[in-house]
This record gives sequence, structure tokens and C-alpha cells, in this order.
Amino acid sequence: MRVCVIGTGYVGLVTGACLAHTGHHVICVDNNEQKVKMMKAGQSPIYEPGLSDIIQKASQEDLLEFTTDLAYGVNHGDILFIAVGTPALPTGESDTRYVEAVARGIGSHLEKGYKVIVNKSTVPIGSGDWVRMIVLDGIAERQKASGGGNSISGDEAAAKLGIEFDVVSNPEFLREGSAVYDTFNPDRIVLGGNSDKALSMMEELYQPIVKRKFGEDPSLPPVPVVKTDLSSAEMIKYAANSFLATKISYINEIANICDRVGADVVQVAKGIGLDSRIGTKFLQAGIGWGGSCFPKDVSALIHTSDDYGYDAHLLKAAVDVNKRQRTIAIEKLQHELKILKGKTVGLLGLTFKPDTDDMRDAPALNLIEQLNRLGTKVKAYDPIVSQSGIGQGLSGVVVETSPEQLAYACDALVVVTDWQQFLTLDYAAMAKVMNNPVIIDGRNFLDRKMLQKAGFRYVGIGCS
Ligand SMILES: NC(=O)C1=CN([C@@H]2O[C@H](COP(=O)(O)OP(=O)(O)OC[C@H]3O[C@@H](n4cnc5c(N)ncnc54)[C@H](O)[C@@H]3O)[C@@H](O)[C@H]2O)C=CC1
Ligand SMILES: O=C(O)[C@H]1O[C@H](OP(=O)(O)OP(=O)(O)OC[C@H]2O[C@@H](n3ccc(=O)[nH]c3=O)[C@H](O)[C@@H]2O)[C@H](O)[C@@H](O)[C@@H]1O
Repeated sequence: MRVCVIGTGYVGLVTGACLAHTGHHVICVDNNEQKVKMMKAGQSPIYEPGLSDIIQKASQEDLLEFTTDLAYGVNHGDILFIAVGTPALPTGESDTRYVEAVARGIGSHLEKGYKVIVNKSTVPIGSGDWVRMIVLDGIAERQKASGGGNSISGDEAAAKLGIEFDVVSNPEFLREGSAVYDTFNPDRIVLGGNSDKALSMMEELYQPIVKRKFGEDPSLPPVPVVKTDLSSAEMIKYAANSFLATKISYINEIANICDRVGADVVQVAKGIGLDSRIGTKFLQAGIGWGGSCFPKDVSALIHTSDDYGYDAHLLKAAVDVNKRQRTIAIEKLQHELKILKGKTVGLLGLTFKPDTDDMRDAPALNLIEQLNRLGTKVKAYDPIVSQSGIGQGLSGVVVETSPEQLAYACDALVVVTDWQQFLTLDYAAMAKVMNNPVIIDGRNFLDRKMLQKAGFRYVGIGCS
């Protein structure tokens, strides 16, 4: 099928490249010329395992193109994905201005015929109808500009030009760091809309993925497709992210109680997770959840609830627990070192999670800010950030190029990101060059005994 994806960030680029890999002809549009230049040269502007290979292969097969020309993309696609960012405004609500600009742009370029416009971005409940209205405004504005009469409505203009379209909500559930894997091995595909024609085109688009042709295990049953109305599909996205964030806040709350009563949250998580009603995933206690989505999506849902006069107590509590959790490493450092002023702390990891270069709302940024405020010198080592130029944009932290350099003259280390590489560092050598070999494992993922053998005092979260 012919597809256009507008916005080539973590979601748009992965979606576009993976759909091209499954045999569709995809044009990806972005208004960032630098990014488009890189992608045309076969490079991925983001770090995402497996993505560069897919981009290169699909481009060579002429199934994937990149452009800044929205009209070209809109005219090509029978299905047009909107995959631009929806960051949080200071009020917590979702900033939909980029979606609006794209929807208006689509309207101004639609030609005679039928298109499906897909909200892939995470958008507030009700956005399906809103996008339809903005697209119609775009069509009407173009008609007015070309002398079609100042009072013409979007519906009238669309009818006059023979333009037909439907809006579908198709929320995305991929995780950064495993985005390509998640796209080919989804737990479900959610399609919201009220047009059978649009929904069946979407089902056809996803057939190779539904049938697991590119998945890890093609013998598994087909991927479930949840077909529902627009608002429910939009709500499914917010409800899923809010549930996962709340689950982590829950285990962090339990971890804090474990610390006080002398229990071990890692054992507790294992013990409760084996109950299939609870499940083992997303029960890793630590220094809190971050990233570009959980914080903004939980805030957006709270904001929507407020708009409807409903006080979302549980979601607010999940956010509060997370805020407090971002200070846990500081409390533990104060307990170990007493005075933090004049001390040097080394952070192992900067990105909000492993296998990504994304630092949006990363817990590391909070830590750096808090430590700087307390007069502590902060150094950091991160497998991606230390090797790329990203670290240059950071203030209040010296980004070192090796774990050994990081450890040198440090009074404590804090594990901020659970990068696999951190499991096998030469901790004995690192302990020797530190002022004080203490390690706060903010992700509870290093081996306590190994660290102790290497000469460290090991402190976990909820298992100290
Ligand atoms: N990052 C993630 O893991 C996930 C993100 N989402 C949602 O997907 C959406 C996109 O998120 P990301 O990919 O992280 O965003 P991003 O910020 O990485 O990428 C957005 C892209 O859109 C481009 N863009 C902005 N305005 C444009 C315009 N008018 N025309 C063309 N391109 C334009 C930007 O240049 C950028 O390349 C958000 O709503 C997010 O909540 C959903 C699931 C996972
Ligand atoms: O909407 C989105 O953008 C995406 O948000 C999350 O994906 P992502 O933010 O990439 O990363 P996660 O693996 O979910 O981790 C989020 C944060 O929670 C933390 N986390 C995760 C799991 C856990 O057990 N404990 C924990 O503290 C991670 O360290 C990280 O800071 C969801 O998992 C995806 O399904 C969703 O599509």
C-alpha cells in the first residue's frame, strides 16, 4: 500500500521504516531539513537498535523515501500517518500545536479521492474529531485562497473538490530501545474509528505484522487487533501508559517501606510477580520513571480528568511518588557521605533508559540539578552520551569517556541507567581509584556480592 508518515522521530521513523520493510511504499516527511538529509544518506538520526539496517535496506529497494515536501507525501499516501511530538505544556496538558500544523497542512494539499488520516501521535481524547475539523479548515482555506468564496465551509469545499477522508486513531505502544522489535512483535494493534472502509484499509496495512511474518516467532497466533471507537482508542493509550507508570510507582512505594522494615524489594517483586494476575514486568524499583512519554501522558490524563471535573487521585499519587523517588538517591548519598558539599559523585548512565540516546525527562537530569544545588561536583559516563556529541549540551556535569575515568577521585557512584554494559565493568579497578568506594544502585540491577568482592559498599533501592 502507499503510505505517508509525517514526523520522523522515534515513532514516525520506526513506523515508516518497518512498514516499508514489510513491503509497503512509504514516504516519510519531516520539516527538519538536517534530519531528512541524514535519512536520505541512509543514516538514522536517532539511536535505535536495528533501525539503520532497515532504513538502508528499504531505501535500496525503493520502498522508503524521505522528504521535507508535505504535498509530495500527502499525494503519495493512501494512508497518512501523523506522528509528530505532543510534549507537555507547563500546565500538564498536551501541546497539540504540531499535530494541528500537520492536519492543516494535509488539508491544504489533499486532492480528489479518498485518504485515511491516522493519529499515531499520542493525542488527547477527542482529537480524532478535532483533527477532522482542522483538515476541513485546511481544505476550506485553500478554496478561499483560490477564489472559492469566503463563506465556504470545509465540508462544502471538500465536496466541491471530490475530497473524501476518514480519521483513525492508531496509538503506538513501542518502547524506545526496542522500538523495531516492538513494531514487529506487538502485543496488540489498536484501531479506533467509525468508518469500516478506513478500518479495513488499516487492517490490510498491518496484515504482515498481524501474521507475524517479520516477528520473532511466526508460529505464534496472529496479533490481536482491537477495533473500537475513536475516543476509546485514544483512551487506551493514556490508560496503558498511566497503568504502567502507576505500577512502577507502586513498587517504588513498596521499596521505600522495604528499606524501613528491612525487607528486600527485589525478592518481594519476584514473589508478587509470580501471581499471574500481577505479572513480573514493570516491577523494577529504582529512582523513578522518566522519558518523553510516561511523565507527559500521566499529566495529560490528569489534566483531561480535571477538565471534566474529576479529581484523578490515584494518578496524582503515582506522580507524587515518582517525584519523591527522584530524591531517593540523594537521601542515600547523604546517609553514606553525610555532607555532599565539596564531594564528587559519578553517575553511571544518563539516558532515561538503556539502548536509547533519549534524555527527555531523564532522572539523571534531576539528580545533576539536585547535586549541583547541594554543592556536589557531578561526573557521568554513559555508553551512548559519552560517545556522541549529546553530552556537550549538558550543564552541571562533566561527561567522562570511560568508566575508569568516571570512578577516578569519586566519593560515590550512582547507577542511574541499567545499561547491560554496566554488568561487566572492571569494578575492582574502579574501586581502587575512588576516594570512597560506595555505589548506590538506582536500578537494583548489579550483583551485590560481585560489587562487595570488588571492594564496594553496595546500596540498593528497597534492599539496602
Ligand atoms: N517516543 C516514544 O517511544 C513514543 C512516542 N509516542 C508518541 O508519538 C508521538 C511522537 O513522539 P516521538 O517520535 O518521540 O517524537 P519526536 O520528537 O522524536 O519526533 C517528532 C518529529 O516530528 C517532526 N515534526 C514536527 N513538526 C512537524 C511538521 N509540521 N511537519 C513535519 N514534521 C514535523 C520533528 O522534526 C520530529 O522529527 C508523540 O505523540 C508521542 O507521545 C507513542 C509511543 C512511543
Ligand atoms: O508512549 C510511549 O512513549 C511509550 O512509553 C513507554 O516506553 P518508554 O518510555 O520507551 O520506556 P519504558 O521501558 O516503559 O520505561 C519508562 C521509564 O520507566 C522506568 N522503569 C521501567 C520499568 C520498571 O520496572 N521500572 C522502571 O523504573 C524506566 O527506567 C524508564 O525511566 C511504554 O513502555 C511504551 O509502551 C509506550 O509506547
